Amino acid sequence: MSGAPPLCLTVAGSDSGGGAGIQADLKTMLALGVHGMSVVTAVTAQNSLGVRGVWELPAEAVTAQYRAVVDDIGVRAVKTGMLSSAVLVETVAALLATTDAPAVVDPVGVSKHGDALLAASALEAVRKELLPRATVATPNLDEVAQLTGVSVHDEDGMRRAADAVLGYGPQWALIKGGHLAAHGGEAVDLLTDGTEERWLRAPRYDNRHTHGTGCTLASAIAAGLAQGLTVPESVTAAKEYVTGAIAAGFALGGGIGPVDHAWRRR
Ligand SMILES: Nc1ncnc2c1ncn2[C@@H]1O[C@H](COP(=O)(O)OP(=O)(O)OP(=O)(O)O)[C@@H](O)[C@H]1O
Ligand SMILES: Cc1ncc(CO)c(N)n1
Repeated sequence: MSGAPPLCLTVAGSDSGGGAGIQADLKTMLALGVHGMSVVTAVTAQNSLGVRGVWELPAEAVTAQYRAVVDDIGVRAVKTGMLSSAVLVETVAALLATTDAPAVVDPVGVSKHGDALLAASALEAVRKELLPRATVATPNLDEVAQLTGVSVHDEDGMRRAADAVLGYGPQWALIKGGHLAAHGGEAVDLLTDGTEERWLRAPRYDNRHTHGTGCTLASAIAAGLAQGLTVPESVTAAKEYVTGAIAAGFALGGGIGPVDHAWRRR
């Protein structure tokens, strides 16, 4: 009998299409060698064409799942994704406060198709209650604009965005430049804790099948933290993993296909 792998928990929404959300998180965790566990916050009826419906779970169901996992099994790192409403943001922030494990907060706002995954009324709770609990916050440029009002067009803008996000209290901000208009053929992200600044640069793939990039990156960071890596080490390894997954993203259905979580095994 061998020992258990490092324990990693995702608190996020279900994507029936299997490319993003809880499904992306658990696949990423498996691929990276940690034991993935899940707290479902909402169920989405979703495919390559968009989100057809969202059913949020009651706060008690979220709390019960979280407590069931943490009180018995334990966790080494937590990732949060789609939280849907102010009530669930507040519930999850309060739960994180009871857990002594690093938290990767992906402040999911909208899907790749522009479908809302977070109520506008929840933004203030994300700023005031969730971001202060984050070891690493991983907003994309749209989420940065929504949360801080900073609109980013270049690398200098990414610096201003990171400062604004850090102002809400996470230890580290990872500003994802995936949405930055073609940037010398690179996909550039900025990681900073306000003292050190690390630019992560990878080739930009001209592949439309990018469903799940953000979820995959955040879960991969959490997997690294669960394995005892530092934040910069986890983010560097996660960037390499998501870049490979995007390069291997495949067509599925009639719209945007998923990244390939199993790319290293093919
Ligand atoms: N075409 C691409 N080629 C390579 N890397 C990319 C590409 N698009 C995004 N990335 C990288 O993927 C990671 C996720 O960034 P992105 O901005 O796409 O997240 P996101 O918008 O939160 O994703 P999602 O739409 O799944 O929520 C970042 O490291 C980003 O630089
Ligand atoms: C459930 C879920 N979480 C996150 C995303 C982010 O793209 C998505 N599309 N669906």
